[in-house]
Amino acid sequence: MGFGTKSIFCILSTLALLSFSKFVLLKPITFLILPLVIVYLFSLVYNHSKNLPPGPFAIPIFGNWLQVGNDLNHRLLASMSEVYGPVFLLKLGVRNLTVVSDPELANQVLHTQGVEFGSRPRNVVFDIFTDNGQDMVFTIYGDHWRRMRRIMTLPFFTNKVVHQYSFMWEKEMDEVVGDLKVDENVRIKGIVIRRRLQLMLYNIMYGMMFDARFRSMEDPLFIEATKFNSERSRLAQSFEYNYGDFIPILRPFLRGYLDKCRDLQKRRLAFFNNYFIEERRKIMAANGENHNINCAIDYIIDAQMKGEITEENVLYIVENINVAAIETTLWSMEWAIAELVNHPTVQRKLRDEIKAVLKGEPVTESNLHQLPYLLATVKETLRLHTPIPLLVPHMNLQEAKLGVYTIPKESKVVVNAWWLANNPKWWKDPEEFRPERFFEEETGTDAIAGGKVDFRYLPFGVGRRSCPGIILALPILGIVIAKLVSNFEMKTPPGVEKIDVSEKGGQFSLHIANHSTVVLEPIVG
Ligand code: HEM
Repeated sequence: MGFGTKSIFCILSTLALLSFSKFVLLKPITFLILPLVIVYLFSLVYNHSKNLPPGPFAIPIFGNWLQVGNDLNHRLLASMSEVYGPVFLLKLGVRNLTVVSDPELANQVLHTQGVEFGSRPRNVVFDIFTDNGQDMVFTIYGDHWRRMRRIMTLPFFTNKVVHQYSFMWEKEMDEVVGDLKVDENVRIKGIVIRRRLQLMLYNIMYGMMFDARFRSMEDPLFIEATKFNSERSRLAQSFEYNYGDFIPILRPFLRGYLDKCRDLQKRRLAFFNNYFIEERRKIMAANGENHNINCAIDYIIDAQMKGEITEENVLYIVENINVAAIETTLWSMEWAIAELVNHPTVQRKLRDEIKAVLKGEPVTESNLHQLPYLLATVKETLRLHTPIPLLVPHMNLQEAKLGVYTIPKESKVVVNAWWLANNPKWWKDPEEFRPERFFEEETGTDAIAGGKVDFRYLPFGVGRRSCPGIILALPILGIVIAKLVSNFEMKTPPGVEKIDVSEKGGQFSLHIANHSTVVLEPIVG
C-alpha cells in the first residue's frame, strides 16, 4: 500500500471513529475541531502525493507563521536549513515560501531553470510601490520585464557607460577626500562617514541619470530625496505588514499602513517627476527633433517618445534606480570601512599593493584590474556582509520541479546567498574577514578572475534576474576603498577598541546596525 492510499485509509478510519463516538455527539466543540483535522489529513496526503519539500508541520489558516514569526532573516533560515535540509517549504498563511541553501539548487533556481523561477512574488506593499508591477525590479518575468531591462541596459549597464562616467565618479570621490582632509575633527574625534558617502553616491547616480548634482549635504533637494527614499525603504523592508499579506482576512487591519505607503509613493514620485524628469523633458523639448541624449533619462524618455514604454514606466525606472543602486552600494562601503578599521593589516597590504603597482599614479577604473588584493577585499566584504542576503525573492508562475521536489505554483523562492557564502561546510573560518582566502584556499574557484560561476558566492545573484548594476557597483566600491586607504589611516575613535559590526536586516537588506564613527588620519608623503 503506497503512502497516498495509506493516508486515505487513515483519514477514513479517523472520520469513522469520530463520527461514531459519543464524544462527537456530546461535544459541539468537536464540530470546530473536526474540519481542521480533515484539512490537515488531506494536506498530508496532498503534500506526499505532490512530493513537496520538507518543512515544519503547518497548521490550517496560519501555516507555519505562528511558529516562525515575521522576521524570516538569513540567519534564522540558515538554522532551519540545518534541520530541514537544503530546500524546505514554509507555509505562511496563503503564501508558500521555498528556501534554497545549496549551491547546486541555487544553480537550478537562478540558471538552469531561470525561466521557470524568473518571476517576482507580489505583496500588498510592493503592489503599491510598483503600481502592480509597472517597474522592472519587482515585475514578473515576461515581455514587460524584458523590454524594461533592455531599455535600461544601454544608458546604465554597459562598459561604454562605465568609461564615460568613471572620470566623474573619481572627481566626486576626490571631493570626499578633500572634505575629510580639511576637517580637523575627522582626524581627532572621527566622523560618521556615511552621510558624506551618501551625498557622493547620490551625485554619482543623479549625475548619470539626470546630469544633476546636489551642492552639499544641506542642499534641500538632497535632504528631501534621502528622506523620501529612506521612508520608502523603511515601509517596504519592515516585517510588520507580513500578517496582512499572509492572511487576507486580516488585511483590513493594515489599512492605515497601506494608506501611509500610498501617500508616500504619490509624493515621492511627484518629487522625482517635478524636480528631475520634467527638467530633462523641457531641455529635450527645447532642442526639438534633434535633441541630444546627455544622460540616462534622456535615452529613456526617447524610448517613451518612440512608444516603447509609457510615461509611468519612465517614472518607475527612476524609482528603481533610487531603490536598487544607492543604498546597496552605500551599505557595502560602510561594511568595508568598518572591517578595514578593525583589520589594520588589510589596510596596510592594500596601501602596499597600490604603491607597488601604480607607483604614485592615482587609482582609476582602468587600472583597478591590476590590484588583485583590492578586488579580493571588495569581494570579501560582500561575502561576509552580503547586502541582499536572500537576493530579491524569485517566484515560479507555474508549478515547477526543483531537485526531486515539486514547488507549488506562485511560491516565493529565496536563495540564501548569505548562507551559501558563510556556511562552514564550504568555507574555511567563514566568520573571519580575510581577503587572503581568495589567494589561499579558494584559488581553484572563480575567486577573482570570473569564468565559471561559483554558486557559493552570489552577492549579485546570477542569471536572468541578476543585478545588472554589478558593472557599476564593483568599480565604484574598488575606487572608493583605494582612495580612502591611500589617503588616510582609518582608525577607531579614541577609547573605542573595535568598530561594532553587528547587523540589522529588513525583508531584503542587511546593513550595519550602528553607523560607524571613524577617525581618518591623513597619510603624509
Ligand atoms: C553592492 C551593490 C549592489 C548589490 C549587492 C546588488 C545586489 C542585487 C541583487 C542580489 C539583486 C537581485 C538578484 C536576483 O534576484 O537574483 C539585484 C537586482 C537588481 N539590481 Fe542590484 N545590487 C547592487 C547595486 C546595484 C546598482 C548600482 C544598480 C543600478 C545602477 C542595481 C540595479 C539592480 C536592478 C535594476 C536589479 C533588478 C534586476 C531584475 O530584476 O531583472 N544594483 N541587485
